[in-house]
Amino acid sequence: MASGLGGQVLRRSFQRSVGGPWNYVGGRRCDPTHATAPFKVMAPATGREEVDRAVRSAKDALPAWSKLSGRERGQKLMEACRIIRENLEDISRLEVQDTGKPIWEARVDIGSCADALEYYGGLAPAIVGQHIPLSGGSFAMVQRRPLGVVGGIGAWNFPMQTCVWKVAPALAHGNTFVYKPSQFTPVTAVTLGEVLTSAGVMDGVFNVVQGEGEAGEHLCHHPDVAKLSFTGSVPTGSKVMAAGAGGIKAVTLELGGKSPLIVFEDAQLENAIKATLVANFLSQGQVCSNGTRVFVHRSIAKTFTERLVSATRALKIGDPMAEDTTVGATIHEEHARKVLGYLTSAREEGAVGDLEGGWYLSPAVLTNCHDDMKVVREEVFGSVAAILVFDSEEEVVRKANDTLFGLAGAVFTRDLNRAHRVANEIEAGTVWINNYNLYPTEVPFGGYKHSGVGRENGTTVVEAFTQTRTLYVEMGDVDAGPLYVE
Ligand SMILES: NC(=O)C1=CN([C@@H]2O[C@H](COP(=O)(O)OP(=O)(O)OC[C@H]3O[C@@H](n4cnc5c(N)ncnc54)[C@H](O)[C@@H]3O)[C@@H](O)[C@H]2O)C=CC1
Repeated sequence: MASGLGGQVLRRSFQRSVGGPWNYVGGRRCDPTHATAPFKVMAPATGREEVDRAVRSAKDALPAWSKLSGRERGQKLMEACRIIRENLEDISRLEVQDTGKPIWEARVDIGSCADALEYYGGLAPAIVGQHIPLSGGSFAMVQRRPLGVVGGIGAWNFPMQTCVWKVAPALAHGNTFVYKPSQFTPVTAVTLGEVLTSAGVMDGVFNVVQGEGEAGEHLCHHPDVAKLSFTGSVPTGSKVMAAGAGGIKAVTLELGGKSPLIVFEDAQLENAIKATLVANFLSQGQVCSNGTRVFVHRSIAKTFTERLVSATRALKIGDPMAEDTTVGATIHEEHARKVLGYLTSAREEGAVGDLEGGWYLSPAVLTNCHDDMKVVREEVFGSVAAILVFDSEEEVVRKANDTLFGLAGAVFTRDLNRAHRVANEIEAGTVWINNYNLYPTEVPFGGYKHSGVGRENGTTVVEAFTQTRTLYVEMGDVDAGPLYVE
């Protein structure tokens, strides 16, 4: 019987619309019920009514979805993975239109969405409970149950990846979902809806509501939403957490960073240079885990900087759809101005370096930096690498940790002992040794300190999207002690 479900899944074909509408509720694209003023990009602003409709849809779908076996849910997620791989080029192009990132990067991002669906599809049947033997033959069964309707809110830099990293594990564990993408990147979450529907995921299990902060706020405060999973800035994350506290909801936060990348004098220099490019200039520098504080040992600082600047000059900035473009466009004008503002303040504070060109900002390498500069302390979220020179291991560890953030970090050295010693001292959720910005689905990702609460990816997420229910089974008689006298 169950294998018939797989056949049904495979007979469906992937239906993707080009263009709106941009909400996705009950298994189809739909217009808002209450159109208000259009917001900045392209989708209609939606508010309380849209959130209510989507949450209702997710709530209605919950009993049937959560009653499927893990294997049945997993089959559908695997099918969604197959559809994404088959349509990788088309979906990647949508992501480029939405974000301005170069096509080669979008292909990597969308490939990682398929990986996450495959991983959690495979994991779903393995999520099982416990049997605990107790005194006198009694026993307890600990079931792992879904939380209910999950509310997800995303940022604009990795629109589909951010969404899938939340949705794949949530659905695998029997939850249903309402997702609000960033207002700047409304497109590919809806495409994911179409992928999931084509893969046989029941109508209403995954819904998308467009809108700005107000829509996100309604979602966070909705009484039928059991869990909030947020990716974005620290100030908004704090509001989401407060909303979760008000409604006694579980909360996962993936927030910003100002991560250290440490290059010791014995590092393999070419790898350190390549990693510094990856750690600073992917997605126009708009990556939460970027290693924007590049600490370089004084003895190699001059050579390292010359080679980094030369590699940076070789980057090709331009049309994100062009195959030979390595750096695309900043997300929007206001953000480009913000990044330029950091450059101005850095120069005023003594840094040397530049960046130019409208929304197409050329990556910048700043030298002569010190720890108190605004550009060194705050998250720029643009292609700006600050080189900081250090002399000793003790000094660099202290400076690396001198930040409220704790998302990531890296150590470049050939000395195995030093690599582990320093990595163990870095206060961050991920520390790479001799590489940067790798996020395999199997590995937990998330931040220390102000960079977040909880983790995404890996098996740790099982805890984040389930709750336990204990069934105690009494095999003997009730012992009421002195309360009951025969
Ligand atoms: N740790 C991680 O995994 C990642 C973190 N980020 C962080 O995201 C930030 C950039 O993204 P932005 O979109 O500018 O962040 P943001 O915080 O301005 O917005 C994020 C999302 O929250 C929504 N929102 C705004 N106000 C809200 C409210 N009161 N209640 C609920 N939702 C609300 C927005 O509409 C958007 O969808 C950076 O700080 C970056 O480091 C980005 C990607 C990954």
